[in-house]
Amino acid sequence: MVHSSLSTLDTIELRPHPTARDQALAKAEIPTGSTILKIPAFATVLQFSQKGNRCDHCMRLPTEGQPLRRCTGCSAYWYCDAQCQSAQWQTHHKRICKRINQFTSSTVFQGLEEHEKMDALLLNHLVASLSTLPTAYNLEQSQEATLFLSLLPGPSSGSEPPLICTISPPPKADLIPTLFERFGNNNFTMHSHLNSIAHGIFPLASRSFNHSCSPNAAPKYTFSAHQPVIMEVVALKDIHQGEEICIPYLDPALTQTKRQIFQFTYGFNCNCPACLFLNSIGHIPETPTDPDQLKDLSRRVGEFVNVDSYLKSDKYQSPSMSELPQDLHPVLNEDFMKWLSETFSKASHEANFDLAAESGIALLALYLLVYPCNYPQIGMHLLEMAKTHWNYSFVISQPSKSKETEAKAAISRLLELAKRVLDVLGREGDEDGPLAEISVLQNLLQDVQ
Ligand SMILES: C[S@@+](CC[C@H](N)C(=O)[O-])C[C@H]1O[C@@H](n2cnc3c(N)ncnc32)[C@H](O)[C@@H]1O
Repeated sequence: MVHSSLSTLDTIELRPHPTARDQALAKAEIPTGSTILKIPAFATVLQFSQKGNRCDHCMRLPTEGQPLRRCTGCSAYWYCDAQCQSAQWQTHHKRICKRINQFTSSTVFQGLEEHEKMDALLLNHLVASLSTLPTAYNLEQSQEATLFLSLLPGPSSGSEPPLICTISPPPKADLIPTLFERFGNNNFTMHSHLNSIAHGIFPLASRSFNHSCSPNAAPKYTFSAHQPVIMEVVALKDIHQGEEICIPYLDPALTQTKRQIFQFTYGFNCNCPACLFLNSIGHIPETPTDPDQLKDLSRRVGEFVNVDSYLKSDKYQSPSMSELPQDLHPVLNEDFMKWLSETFSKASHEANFDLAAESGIALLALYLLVYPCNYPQIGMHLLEMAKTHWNYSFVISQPSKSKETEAKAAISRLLELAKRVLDVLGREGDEDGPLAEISVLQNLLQDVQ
C-alpha cells in the first residue's frame, strides 16, 4: 500500500520495481534544478566534531556576538536560543536530559565505534520523540513514524544499541529492534557544502528514492532558525515524465568499496552501467608509484575525457566510463583519485602553480568520468581551480598586461562553470557558501585593472 503522504505528491508516484520493491517515477516533466521533494527531518543527531559548534536543533552555526547556549540540565546539548531549546525539549530532550551523561559515559556506549555511537544517539532521539506522542508510542498518531516502520529493513544491523530513556509504559518489546533494523538502510548523512555534519531520518525520501551511481537527483539540506533541518531533493538534470528518479546513497567515486557497502549495508547489488563495467574489470589495477607514470596517467585521463573541450565549449558530452581503454583502468583505483586530490591541494597551498594546474585538470577529468553532470563535487572543484589560478596570477606573481588578460579570462571561465554547476543544487547548508564566494570573486575580477 502506498502511504497517503506519497499519493498526494504531484512530482512523483511509486511503481513496482523488479528488485527494489518500488521506484519513484516522475509524474510530469521536471526541469533541471527543480525541487522534487521538500521535507523536514523527523529525527537528527549532530556528528561529534560539530557538538558545541552548531545548534543541536536547527544545526545552524552561531551568529557573531550570539554564542550558543548550553543546556543547564545536562551541559551536553547546545542551542541558538530559548526557542530552539524549547522546540527540542518538547520533541525529545525532556526524556533524555537527566540521563544522557550517565549513558554516554557508560562502558557500553564507550565501547561502540563512532558511527555506532551516532546510531545510538539517533535511536534515542527517535524513541524519545515517539514517547512524546499524545499516547506514548502509538505510532498511528504520527504519519512519519508509520512511514518509517514501512521502510525496507537492511540486511543485518547487528545488535541494537542501548536506550537512555525508560518511559512508562515502556515501548513494546519489538519496537526498538524494528526501528533499528531500518537504520543502516534509510538514514541520511547530512552535509553543508559537502562536509558531513549530522545524520538524519527523512522517511518520505527513504520510501521514495532508489540509488543510482549516475543519479538524476540529489538531496541538499537547508537550515533556518528554530526549525528542524529541511531536506530538498533537487533534479540534477531534466527528468522526463515516467523516468525513475534516483539519488546517490554513496559517493559514486567509491569505485572499489561501493559494491561491498551496497551488499552489507543496503542488501542489493547496483546494476548501473558504471557498476556493471567495474564488475567486468574485476580487480582494478594498482596505481603506479613512479612519479613519471603518475604524471603520464594524469595527462592521458585528461585527454581521454577531453577536459579542454569541457572548459571551452558549452556543448560538452563526457565519455562513458565503459569506453575507458584498459591501459587507463588504474585511474579508477580510489588511490589514484586520492593521490590527485592531495597533490592538487598541496600544490595549491604551496603555490606550485604548474603542478596545481596539471593535477587540477586531471582531477576534473576524473570527476567528469565518475560523476554525472551538475554533480556538486565538480562545481566545488572548479571553484578551487579558480581560486588557485587567482592566487597565482594576482597575489603571488605580477603578471604582464597580456598574461593578466589571459589569467582573467581563464579564471572567469572557471567561475562561470562552477556557478553553472552549483546553481543547479542551489543554496544549501551554512551561510556564505561557494555560490556567495563565486559572486565575490566575479565582482573582484571585474575590478582588476
Ligand atoms: C531507502 S530504500 C528505497 C525505497 C525502496 N525502493 C522502497 O520501495 O521502499 C533502500 C532499499 O531499496 C532497494 N534499492 C535501492 N536502490 C536500489 C538499486 N539501485 N537496485 C536494487 N535495489 C535498490 C534496496 O533494497 C535498498 O535497501
